[in-house]
Amino acid sequence: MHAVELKGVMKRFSNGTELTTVFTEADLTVTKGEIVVVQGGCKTGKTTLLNLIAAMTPANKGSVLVFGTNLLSLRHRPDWRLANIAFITDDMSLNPCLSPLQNLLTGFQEGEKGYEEASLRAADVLSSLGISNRDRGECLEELSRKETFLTSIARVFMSRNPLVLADEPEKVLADEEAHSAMSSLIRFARKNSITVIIASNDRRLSCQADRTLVLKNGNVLSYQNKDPLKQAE
Ligand SMILES: Nc1ncnc2c1ncn2[C@@H]1O[C@H](COP(=O)(O)OP(=O)(O)OP(=O)(O)O)[C@@H](O)[C@H]1O
Repeated sequence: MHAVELKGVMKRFSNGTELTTVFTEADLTVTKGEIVVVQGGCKTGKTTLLNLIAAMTPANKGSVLVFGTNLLSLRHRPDWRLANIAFITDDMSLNPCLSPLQNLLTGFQEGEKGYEEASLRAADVLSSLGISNRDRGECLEELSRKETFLTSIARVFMSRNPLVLADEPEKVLADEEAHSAMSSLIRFARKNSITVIIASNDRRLSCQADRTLVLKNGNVLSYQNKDPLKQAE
């Protein structure tokens, strides 16, 4: 079973007078644990592709399967998303007065069931993403934008969802910071066999992915990267 499978997908939008065809007959297979970067010029359908995979918008023709489930057969989309998909966006919406650790533990009460496990998981995820022991306890206001961004990624990884979708989340950071933060994300996902699909035109990032998808003229072109692990070093 693949993580994602698109077969003959056509996607169109109509605004009443104009018809925009984003995909004509797109095919795509993403294997479990694969890291994929989606590139393409302006309005080529990067966001639409992620939305099709997240069952946020239906295909006009063809099928979209995620972990073997045909999205057309979904009964309750929010429940399915909650169990399967995590989104990384540039909206960090964290509490700046709390530390990275506290932000990750929001909703858990010390002493209550699940707190201990969540607390160990939070510390592990933050440390894997490169947030130091000391910084984990500092108020976010005192930390850099990159550390805040990494905390928002850590919060996403707390969910243990098997598929992570990211829509150009690094845009909020300066180039070098963005590159380093996204590299941490990729390393974490690789180590934990999480499937990640990132829309991003950062070429250095695509070198670290297993595969780059290029959206062009309504099609999805796929390019295997030769040595992504080496590029990530
Ligand atoms: N809900 C919608 N209703 C109408 N048209 C839409 C809708 N969503 C996307 N489109 C159109 O589909 C095309 C692809 O948009 P999309 O946002 O997927 O591309 P993108 O590559 O992510 O864009 P960007 O370059 O802004 O990152 C655009 O022409 C857009 O206007």
